[in-house]
Amino acid sequence: MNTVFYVMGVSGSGKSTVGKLIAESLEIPFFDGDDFHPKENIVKMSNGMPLNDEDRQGWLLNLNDLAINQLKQNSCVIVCSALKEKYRELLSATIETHVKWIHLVGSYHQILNRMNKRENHFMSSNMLQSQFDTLEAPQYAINVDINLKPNEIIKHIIKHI
Ligand SMILES: Nc1ncnc2c1ncn2[C@@H]1O[C@H](COP(=O)(O)OP(=O)(O)OP(=O)(O)O)[C@@H](O)[C@H]1O
Ligand SMILES: O=C(O)[C@H](O)[C@@H](O)[C@H](O)[C@H](O)CO
Repeated sequence: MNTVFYVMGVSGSGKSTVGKLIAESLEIPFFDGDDFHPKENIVKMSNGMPLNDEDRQGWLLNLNDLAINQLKQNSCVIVCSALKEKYRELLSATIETHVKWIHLVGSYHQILNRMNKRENHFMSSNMLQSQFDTLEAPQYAINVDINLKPNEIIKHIIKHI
């Protein structure tokens, strides 16, 4: 059965890094949700302002469309913060049985540290607290400890999907 693997979690938790490796390992297409934000969202985040529900709505609907279209052909990996339950409902609308959630879990301090070392990224670590404040951990997900090395994370995920 074709599956959409949504790799979710707060900013800086490693979604892009891990998502690309899962896609490589399963030999399926990879999509980074950040590439689908409208320009206004990127400008807003670049100016240090967290997105609200309204800002995220159209973006989430577009990712849902992407997932539906991809499923017609293949499985795929889509990276998206997917912080709230209602966002995950939008992302999985009409394809619920084809969706698997992979949640990258880490502490505020560990992620802050990684974000502060990361260069050339529009998302400043000043917004990390708002990401944690917004996060509603999913009930059904493969939870991954981001303390592990990327290759160990992939092994864990492959074992559990
Ligand atoms: N398991 C890991 N171990 C060590 N460093 C990691 C790990 N995963 C990711 N990193 C590093 O942490 C930083 C954040 O990772 P990445 O950009 O993949 O996160 P992200 O969740 O996609 O971020 P954003 O949502 O802000 O785009 C990067 O510098 C990346 O190289
Ligand atoms: O829902 C959100 O607030 C956004 O998706 C952010 O999480 C960023 O796009 C991403 O993390 C880039 O750093």
